Amino acid sequence: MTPVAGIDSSTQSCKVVVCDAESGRVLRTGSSAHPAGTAVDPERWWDALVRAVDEAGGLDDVAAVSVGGQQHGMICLDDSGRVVREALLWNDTRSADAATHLVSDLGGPERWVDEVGVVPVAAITAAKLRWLADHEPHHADATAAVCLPHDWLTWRLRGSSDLAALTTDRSDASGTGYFSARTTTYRTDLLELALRGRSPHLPEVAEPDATVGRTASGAIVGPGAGDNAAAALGLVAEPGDCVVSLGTSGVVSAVTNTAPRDPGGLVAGFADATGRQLPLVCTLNGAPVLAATASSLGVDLSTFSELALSAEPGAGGLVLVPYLNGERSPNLPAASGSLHGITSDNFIPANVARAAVEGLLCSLVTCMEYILAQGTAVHRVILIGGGARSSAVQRIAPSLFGRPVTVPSAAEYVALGAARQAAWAYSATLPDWRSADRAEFTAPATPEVVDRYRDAAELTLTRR
Ligand SMILES: Nc1ncnc2c1ncn2[C@@H]1O[C@H](COP(=O)(O)OP(=O)(O)O)[C@@H](O)[C@H]1O
Ligand SMILES: O=C(CO)[C@@H](O)[C@H](O)COP(=O)(O)O
Repeated sequence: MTPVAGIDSSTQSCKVVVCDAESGRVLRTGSSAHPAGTAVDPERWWDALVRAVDEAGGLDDVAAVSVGGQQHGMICLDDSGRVVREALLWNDTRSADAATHLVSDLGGPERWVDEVGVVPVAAITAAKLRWLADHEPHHADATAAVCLPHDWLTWRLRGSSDLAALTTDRSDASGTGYFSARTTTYRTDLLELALRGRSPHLPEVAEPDATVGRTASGAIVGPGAGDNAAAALGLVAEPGDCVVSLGTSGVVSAVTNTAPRDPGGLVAGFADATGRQLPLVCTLNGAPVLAATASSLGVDLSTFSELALSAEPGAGGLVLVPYLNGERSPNLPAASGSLHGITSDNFIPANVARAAVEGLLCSLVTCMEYILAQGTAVHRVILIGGGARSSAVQRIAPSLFGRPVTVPSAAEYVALGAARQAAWAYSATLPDWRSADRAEFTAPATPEVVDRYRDAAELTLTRR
């Protein structure tokens, strides 16, 4: 048996799995929390990685390791390899105006879709760089290289401090706004447009099964991937599968052979981690919507789930629009959430809990509809991420998606996908880690609940 490791450096924590390279059987795991906030010193991510790796029994015996990471985060390095400022995360919305200006500087959304398949919003790295150029020009001047969270952690795992040795992969590069998933090329002209003429060094884009270096103990280091592409790899997702992730973000994505084209900017034309495409719609409000509602009701997550399941579909008429942190899909960075349809009869904890679950899922149903509108076939919905552990989410989801929903056995699919990539780099063959260990949920469709949500979402306050 040959152990390989996968690391998921996500928004809230770092998770590590050590697996058997041949079967994918999980041998050991570890995790460690990340600091809260949308601007974080990457050293804290490294600290969490070290703690999580220790908890998972270390990497001394593994043959290979890869890192999956939260996408888009802007890490600026000076010419000696030091971090110039805290990283700005995907969910930091200070770059919202910068995104609007950047889109119009190239000639509008159509141009961005034609050039890179992505229309920058606050989340996209290029918009963060434009913000940096306009608000912290001294930091922009000091930036000799720009990379993403998984690039930086991969570089650190290899013990490197040489900017020329930075690597990334096609999936994460495609979330920057200066890389085309269609042509697999950087667009340094767009990087310069974002940074008002500055052109820092960019990581080399490694092949999906490449060895980009070695750890101190000699393990192969794979190229890594963006977290959503790593999850698709861990799930062995194929065309026809629609992956819905309830992490800090809500994400709907699908593996396809053709790139999407959405001038509306909601469906991002990202790449997967095997050479295909990964059209993706991402919200700013995922599983934390459930935790926030549970906390406002003064209950834990398990009681919250029971409460939600004790209410009727439609929550007695309550509709929760979950834009608690502003929203990215639709692009309303200054929006706030709302609770509609309150009467003196229906305003009870069970209905509020149900409305939160339904509102969160309906926002992702509308995201899936944008993917479907690209001509992408969806045969089954696969639910993953921390929020997929909620029994209320599992049981209510099929009625809103209007399809059976598969919930794979509780596993860290981003870390598993990274481990599968590591096994690929080690053995030169992508192992088939398909698992039958999953639960299927069905329920009668309730399209009227989704319709009512759509009406309520139209009434959102878009300014705080
Ligand atoms: N049983 C549950 N019910 C509802 N939410 C849950 C449950 N278990 C975990 N979560 C939520 O999942 C989130 C963490 O999920 P995770 O996929 O690890 O996020 P991320 O990848 O963004 O770090 C937290 O917001 C947590 O509250
Ligand atoms: O911004 C995106 C995708 O475009 C997010 O999916 C981030 O990649 C964060 O993921 P989680 O930590 O919520 O899983």
